[in-house]
Amino acid sequence: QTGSANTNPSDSADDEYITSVSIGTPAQVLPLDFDTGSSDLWVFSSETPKSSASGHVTYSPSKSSTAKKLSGSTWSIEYGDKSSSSGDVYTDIVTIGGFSVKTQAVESATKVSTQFVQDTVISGLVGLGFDVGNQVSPRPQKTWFSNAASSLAEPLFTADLRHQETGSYNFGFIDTSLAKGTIGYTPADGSEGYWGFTATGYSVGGAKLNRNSITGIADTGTTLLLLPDNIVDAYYNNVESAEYDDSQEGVVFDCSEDLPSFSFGVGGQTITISGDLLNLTPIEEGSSTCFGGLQSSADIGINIFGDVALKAALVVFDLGNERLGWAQK
Ligand SMILES: CSC[C@H](NC(=O)[C@H](Cc1ccccc1)OC(=O)N1CCC(N)CC1)C(=O)N[C@@H](CC1CCCCC1)[C@@H](O)COc1ccncc1
Repeated sequence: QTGSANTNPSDSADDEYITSVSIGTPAQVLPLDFDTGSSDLWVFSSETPKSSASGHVTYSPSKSSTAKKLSGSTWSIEYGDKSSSSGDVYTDIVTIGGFSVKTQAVESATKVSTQFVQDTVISGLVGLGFDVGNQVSPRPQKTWFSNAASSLAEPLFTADLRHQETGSYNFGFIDTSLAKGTIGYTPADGSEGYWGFTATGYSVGGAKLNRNSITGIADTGTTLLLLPDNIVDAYYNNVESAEYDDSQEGVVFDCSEDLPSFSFGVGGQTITISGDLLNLTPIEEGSSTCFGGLQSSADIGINIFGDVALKAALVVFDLGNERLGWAQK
């Protein structure tokens, strides 16, 4: 068995990717953000304060004949951008891309932080990280993918995120036609709940890859490519107008700049992110100053290969073999 779901950028900056998910009987369809950087499936619901839920699609367990309260269970989560949410837990049927998990923990939000209230394009997250990262207590719950894995043709999923285009999350199979290059595999470390891996080097423009281990995570829920300062500096030294903008908390430059590409080595392959994928978006509507897709990971403490990097590749999240596959797109 397999599943295949389309995913779309939330806005002109490809800030988030939105995928439709069916929950309950009859199906309640919610737009959710698939996040390989966390391990909880949580939704805006009938239990979310009305003022917070306004503008969001919500899940009502009381309207689902297959919903069951997981009594005594609660959850609370904080993300890298300091956004947070918490609540209680139901189980229900969750269908993604035509594949159904009968008894999936659906975490219902009774509290959401301001960022979520304002981010009306999504009604919650589907965590696709490792189960060890789940935040339900007293008994942690499995992710949708973990529950699905044993019934899928292969215990893996792929992410094909695209710039201003519809992409896909495929479950249980690899559509190699989505990639130009060969898929290179490298071990995945799930001990922290993330899809951790080590890139073997990087280069700016068409230069030859150097040998410089970069350990980080493959994270569909993070917009940017966040790497150490020395690499960020090496890149922006090639961009005449680049400067650090305190208010934007990042490197900005003239939108008219012709940005160099950025490449990294992984699994014996070289993934090259084109310059235009690194020129994210004007800092404000109509501004001629643009915000960089590559920024520093210094104050996060972890390197994150987020959507800016993932857009250049077909990425295979292979749970069965505890490995990550990367192919140039
Ligand atoms: C340093 S992880 C920062 C990252 N959040 C981002 O990437 C947000 C995403 C966003 C949110 C709302 C609108 C637009 C974009 O976007 C930005 O922060 N930016 C994009 C726009 C840009 N102008 C400023 C920077 C993050 O917490 N991800 C988590 C999932 C995320 C949570 C918020 C909702 C969307 C999904 C997750 O995978 C990683 O969790 C952790 C990473 C490291 N330790 C702990 C947790």
